Parts: sequence; C-alpha cells; structure tokens
Amino acid sequence: MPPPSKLNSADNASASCHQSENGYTDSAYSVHHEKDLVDLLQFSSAKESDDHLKEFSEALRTVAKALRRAAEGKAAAQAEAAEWKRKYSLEKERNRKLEVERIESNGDRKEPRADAVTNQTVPCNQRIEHCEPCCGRDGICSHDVLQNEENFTVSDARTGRNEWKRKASFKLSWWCKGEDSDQHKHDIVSFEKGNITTAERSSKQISLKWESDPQNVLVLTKPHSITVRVLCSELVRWLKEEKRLDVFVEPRVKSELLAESTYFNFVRTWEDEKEIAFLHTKLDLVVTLGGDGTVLWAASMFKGPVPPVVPFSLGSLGFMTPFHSEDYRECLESVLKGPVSITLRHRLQCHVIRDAAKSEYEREEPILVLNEVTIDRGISSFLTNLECYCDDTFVTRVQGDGLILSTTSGSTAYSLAAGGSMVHPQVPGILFTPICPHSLSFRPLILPEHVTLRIQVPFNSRGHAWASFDGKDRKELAAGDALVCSMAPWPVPTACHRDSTSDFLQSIHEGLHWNVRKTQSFDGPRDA
Ligand SMILES: NC(=O)c1ccc[n+]([C@@H]2O[C@H](COP(=O)([O-])OP(=O)(O)OC[C@H]3O[C@@H](n4cnc5c(N)ncnc54)[C@H](O)[C@@H]3O)[C@@H](O)[C@H]2O)c1
Ligand SMILES: Nc1ncnc2c1ncn2[C@@H]1O[C@H](COP(=O)(O)OP(=O)(O)OP(=O)(O)O)[C@@H](O)[C@H]1O
Repeated sequence: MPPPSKLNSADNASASCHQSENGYTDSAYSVHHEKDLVDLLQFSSAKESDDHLKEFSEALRTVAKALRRAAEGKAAAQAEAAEWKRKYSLEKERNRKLEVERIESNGDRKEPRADAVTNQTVPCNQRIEHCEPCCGRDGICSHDVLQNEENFTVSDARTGRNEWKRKASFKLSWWCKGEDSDQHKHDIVSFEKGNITTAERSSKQISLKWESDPQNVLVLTKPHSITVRVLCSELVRWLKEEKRLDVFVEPRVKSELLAESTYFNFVRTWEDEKEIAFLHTKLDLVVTLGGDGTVLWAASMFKGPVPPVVPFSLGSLGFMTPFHSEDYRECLESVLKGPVSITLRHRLQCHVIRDAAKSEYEREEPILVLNEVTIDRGISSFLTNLECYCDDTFVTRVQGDGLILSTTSGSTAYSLAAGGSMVHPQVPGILFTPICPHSLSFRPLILPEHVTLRIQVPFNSRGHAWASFDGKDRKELAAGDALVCSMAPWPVPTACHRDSTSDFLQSIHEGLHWNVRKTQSFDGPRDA
C-alpha cells in the first residue's frame, strides 16, 4: 500500500482532473475511477518500491563485493607478510650459520657479529661480573658504579639537610634487528659515574703488522692494456727474484706471460674455477694493476674473507688505487715490511629472492659488492616501481629510473652521479640513493650499517626491474621478486698510501677536483 499522504494527494489529483475534463462532479464515476487509480497507484508504487529494492540490493551487492575484495586483499597481504617473515627468518638463520662456519673455519677468536649469532654472550669483564646479581652477566649496569660513590652534599633550603639523593641507576641494552644483543657495548659506551659517553664511534685507522714474512702474492691485471702487460711482467720478475715470493696470476695472465717467455714457468695459477674459493687461505697479498674496476674485480673474486689488497693506479681515475705504478718497488717494499695502514672497505651482501622460490634450497647464491647494487628499469621504458623496506619497516616506493644501495666506498661512484653524498669509506653505513626519482622531495638517505634492506618489485608493477652488482651481472627481477641486502661480514682491506683519511681526501681532490674555485682576492671591499 502507498503511504496515506500519497493516497490523499492522489485523490485530490483525480478529483481535480475529473472536474477539469467534464466541468461537473459524478460521484459514481468518480468512485469507480478512483478505485482504478488507487490500483494503478498501488501498482506504480509497488513498481517504484521494486525499483528502490533493486537499487538497494544492487548497492548491497557492490558493498559485499568491495568487502569481499578487501578481505581477499587483506588475506593476500597477510599471506605475503607471513611468507616474507619466513624468508627473512631463513635469511637470518643462513647468515647465522655462515658466520658460525666462518668463525670455525678461521679459528677466529673474535666474537661474531651481533646480528649473526644471537644466542652468544660477550665475555664479561670484571665490572659485569660484579653486576651479575642485579642485571646478569650480559647487562651493563650503572648501579654498581653509582653505589660505591660517596654521597655528594648540597644544601636543601626546605629540609635543612645537606645531601643529594642518589642518582638513579639504569641499564642499557643493545637492540639490533629485533633482538637484544650486548655485542660492542664495551666499544661504544663507557660507564663513568653513570654518564653515557661514546668511546668508539667507527673503526679507527687500522694498521697491519706482519708477524711472519708474506710468502704468496696474487697479481691481478686489467685486461687489454699494453702498459699493464709490460708492468705486470716486470713486477712478477721483481717479486720472484728480489723478494723470493710465490706469484699467482689468473690463467689469462699466465698465458700472456708464457707467450712472452718461458722464464715465467714458475708463475702459479689455477685450472679449475672452484679453486678460487680457497685462494684466501693461501694468499698473503693481492696486488692490482689497473683502475678502480680492477679493485672491484679483485673484490668480486673473494666471496668470503679477502687478503689485503695493494692497488696500483693504471686507470684514468683511481679512488681506490692510491699507489703510483712507477713507484711499485718502494711501495711494495714498505708494504711487505709493514706496518701498513689499511682501509677496511665494507661490502654489501645481496640476495635475489624469487617470488617462485618456496624453500631455502631454491635460493640463488649471495653476491658481494664493494661499490653498490643498482636496481633500475633496464630496457623497460616504464618507471621502476620498487617497494623498499628497512628491517620490515616500509621506507618508501621508488618511482623513477631506479635505486642505488651503495657502500661508503661506492659513494664516490654511481651514487655520487645520482646525487648521493660522498662518505669516508670507513664510515659504516648504507647509502640509499634514488636514480632520477619522479618526485621533488626524494632526497638520498644514509642508513646505519646494521639494517637489512629489502627492495621488492610489487605485483602491480608495469615492468620488470634489473639488478646489477658493481656495474656487472644483470639479473632480472619480475613482479614479486626481491633483493635483500645487508652489510657483509667480509670487508676488503686495502693498503693506504698514507692513511685512510688522507688517501680519501686526496682522491676526491685529484679525481673529482672537489670544490675547486679560485680564491677571492684580498683586493676589494671588506668588513670594517
Ligand atoms: N653514471 C655513473 O657514474 C655510473 C654509471 C654506471 C656505473 N658506474 C660505476 O662504475 C662502477 C663499475 O666500475 P668499472 O670500472 O667496472 O666500470 P667502468 O669502466 O664503466 O668505470 C666506471 C667509472 O667509475 C669509476 N669508479 C669505480 N668505482 C669507483 C669508486 N668507488 N669511486 C669513484 N669512482 C669509481 C671508475 O674509475 C671508472 O672511471 C660501478 O660500480 C658504478 O659505481 C657509474
Ligand atoms: N682481471 C680482470 N679480468 C677481467 N676483467 C677485468 C679485470 N680487471 C679489470 N677488469 C674489468 O676491466 C674494466 C676496466 O678496468 P679498470 O676500471 O681497472 O680500468 P680503466 O677503465 O682503465 O680505469 P678507469 O675507469 O679509472 O679509467 C672494468 O670493467 C673491470 O671490471
């Protein structure tokens, strides 16, 4: 039934209509037609309410569909998050195992990295043992420092007493990648009377002193260069005859040397690529003859620990090659004698994790980079669309040509060209530098060394992305694939000409002409 107000208005409408047509009122006619009208109105009202119902149920269906989609989306997101959590734990567990293996194989007495071995405790010094009753062997507590302090006295106007309340004690604990850790605490904080002070902030200038004479040297050379070839044969001869060292070279170089003279029969090399994996256990030094690219090549040969590298400059630039090739005798004499300052150049450890990979065993081998890993649009003409996470916290979405994750050594390379800052190579950090971002506010970042970064190609990305490692080995990343990157435990120790800082400053002055400007003359207006 239509509502009464509607009926009334319908009655009025019918009466006025009848009058206007005939000029008089016929009640029977009127009653008959009124009934038809009511039926008609009822019919049209029913039809109207049907339409409303249809519209309403359509709306309900749309809402239900949206809710279903949202639920499906949420479930998918939850499943994806769970999958990532699983992969992340596998990654952590694998790193932990690698670290333990490394320590065992090296007979390394040093404590493993905090993030790699979680259940280990740092040996306690005396202070910590004192502390045991209140905070356990692994804590560092201000309490025992403070409790032995004599009370300071100062006049209190209200009570008339001359004393200070004891300073509150506290405990600092270290937190890294979601876990408590006490690694490094003695390096970082010194507890003096409950004050927090930093003792060491980054590695200091490191000096290498030989405890026995070096025996084995690997000479790595830039290919296709006559100058390098000539220098290489001279250097190899000198190392053998003057220094009595065993010289190793790559198979290509051995062939080149033998083509020159059979004298070089003594030079050693390897036949099977697999032997490269054990080189670090035999070599005392690596000498490179070339530019920065040859240092990168040397670093890439060592997937684990790297022997000290002495880089000679035979390229156009040379940020990592402080030694002049013409002075090779004096330089090598001084390095072989020691002590020698070294720069510990941090590397990044990169894992490509395929969306399709469901188990740890399907994972690709990690790749170590000395400069950077770049994720870019490669041959795709679409914007790269990269989701970036730092220790599982969403950082940002890169929409542009790509992203560079660089070491501080690589900060003067591609990252610099993309607008990143130059950073001293001993500063432990990871540079996060976008390449041509399509945004006005995307400034580069420098993140702390302990983080794990995950760069993922989202499922809704229009194109694929490509990862390259120190400018080499392109790998395609499809939707759902990700690159996980963290600081590697094996740095590249490079010998310094003077020391780490002087060499770095010299390289940016000479290599980049950093801040070259004519000095303003005294001759002109000045402050009164
Ligand atoms: N637009 C760019 O600046 C750009 C583009 C691609 C690659 N690169 C860099 O090239 C590197 C590969 O070097 P390569 O010699 O094998 O290739 P390459 O022969 O193409 O040389 C690239 C240049 O980068 C210089 N370089 C390399 N490492 C450096 C460092 N740490 N600091 C300052 N300069 C450095 C080299 O001396 C060389 O002049 C990549 O790791 C990347 O950093 C730079
Ligand atoms: N032993 C090697 N075997 C194969 N490739 C090498 C080797 N050493 C260097 N390379 C490659 O050769 C290329 C050039 O090397 P490098 O950068 O040392 O010389 P350069 O280009 O003359 O130096 P610069 O770029 O400073 O002018 C790099 O891409 C590097 O990866």
